[in-house]
Amino acid sequence: MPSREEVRKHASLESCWIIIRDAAYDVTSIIGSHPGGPKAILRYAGNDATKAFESVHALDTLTKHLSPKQHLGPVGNQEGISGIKMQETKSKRLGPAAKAELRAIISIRDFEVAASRRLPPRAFAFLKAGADDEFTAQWNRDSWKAIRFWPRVLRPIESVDTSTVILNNSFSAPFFICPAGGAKLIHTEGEVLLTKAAGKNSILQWVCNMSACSPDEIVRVKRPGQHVYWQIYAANDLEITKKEVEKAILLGFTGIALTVDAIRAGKRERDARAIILEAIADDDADDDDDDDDDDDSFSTGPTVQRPATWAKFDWDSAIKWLRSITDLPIAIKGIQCWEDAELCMKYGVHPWLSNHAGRQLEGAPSAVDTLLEIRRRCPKVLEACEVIVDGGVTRGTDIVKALVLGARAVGLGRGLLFPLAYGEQGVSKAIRILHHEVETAMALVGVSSIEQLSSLQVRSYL
Ligand code: HEM
Ligand SMILES: Cc1cc2nc3c(=O)[nH]c(=O)nc-3n(C[C@H](O)[C@H](O)[C@H](O)COP(=O)(O)O)c2cc1C
Repeated sequence: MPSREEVRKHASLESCWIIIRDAAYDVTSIIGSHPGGPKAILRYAGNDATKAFESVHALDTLTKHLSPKQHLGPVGNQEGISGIKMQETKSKRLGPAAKAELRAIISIRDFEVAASRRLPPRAFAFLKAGADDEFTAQWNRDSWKAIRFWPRVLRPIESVDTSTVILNNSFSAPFFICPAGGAKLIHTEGEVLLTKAAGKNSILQWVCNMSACSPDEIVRVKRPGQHVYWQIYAANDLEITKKEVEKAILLGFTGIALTVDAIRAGKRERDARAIILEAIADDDADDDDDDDDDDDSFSTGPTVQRPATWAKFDWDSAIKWLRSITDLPIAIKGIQCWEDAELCMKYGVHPWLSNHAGRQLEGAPSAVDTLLEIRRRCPKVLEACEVIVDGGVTRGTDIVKALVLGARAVGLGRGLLFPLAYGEQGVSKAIRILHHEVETAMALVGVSSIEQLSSLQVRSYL
């Protein structure tokens, strides 16, 4: 991540960097061919050109005319993980331009659009990527639209209470922050900012063991009485994961999830393409003596890699192993059919209906699909367990629909990661937006508390 001081050193025809919206760009190669003339750019060499640039150009000019290599990343002082340039850490406060952008954001989808402009292209690609053609990722979003409410009217509703209990602990809302690695691609402070925003708004954060912030750092910033839960992948060396879980419990994490839908990474082409293109751009000295038969770029792994996962678990051994470590509530994350939800019930754990944001198996069912199947085939699960869902949630109405269908809690991955491009303030605003939308939806369907949602019906077009 270049500092402003470093950018200032590149102020000549030979090496010309400029800053636009708090990010630096190497524009040396376009000076000579710039349609507005070289002087227009050179006047701002080494400096902030935001105002002059934006008065003439659309923001996508930069993506269209500069290679990923020329996007130098947000101006700051630290290098990010995976070689990707990061958000500035020093300034806790947003600059005036970012503040204005944040003011203009009024929905979760707005945050995605803003993040696509604000983040380095490779970081955005990592977050956004789904498996293969990304139709499962898209289906996750679309399937919420295939559910319609049957609202009740003329019910006196003076205020709406969105608070609920998720795995024994109370929260202000039924939605939560999903476990997700890669928060440091968005902001150098990463997950701790999610913890702060979750604490401030009294919602649940489910932290992952792939998080770039340690559990100690998370616990350090959490508020008194704030509950955070811990998610694991079981590593090939189970002892290591066991120690991790024990440590998390000692630190005060009060719920556990085991993710089971990712024994290997899905084929995330958007992410792989960004990695490959960056490597090609960096590889100026390619002498082309590689044997094309050896080119296996199609199997490029994701930007954030994780160690190999223990793939030998079956239901008995997995639950026995977990129960040998803890009595805390356990969720099994990545349940994708009613039969496995029924097994969760049998084993006394909670089914977390998720297809990992459509990043694993293309063609996997959405949480809505699985929830509907559970209602048809094994509705007892909804009484015996707390059913958790996630995938494609961007609206308060999605959350309320999930609850009417019988879910207890609804997770958001990208929906609360993209706002991190605006730091803790961004995440807090996203949570407030969702809160407002949930409250509005509840009033409009005719309920004033979460418990009353179970008395409602919805119509499914799936
Ligand atoms: C340092 C800030 C910059 C200033 C002040 C500036 C100014 C200008 C001006 C005055 C024009 C002519 C507009 C017209 O004919 O109506 C222009 C055109 C253009 N500039 Fe820049 N420019 C800047 C940076 C850049 C950068 C960094 C790029 C590419 C990455 C770029 C790409 C273009 C292109 C493609 C056009 C043609 C018109 C268009 O497609 O927008 N400019 N610029
Ligand atoms: C960038 C990213 C990283 C993720 N990392 C993890 C992870 O480490 N562990 C996990 O169980 N799920 C992970 N997930 C999946 C989320 O927990 C969640 O299931 C999913 O994001 C929900 O879908 P949504 O992003 O459409 O809201 C990740 C998702 C994304 C987008």
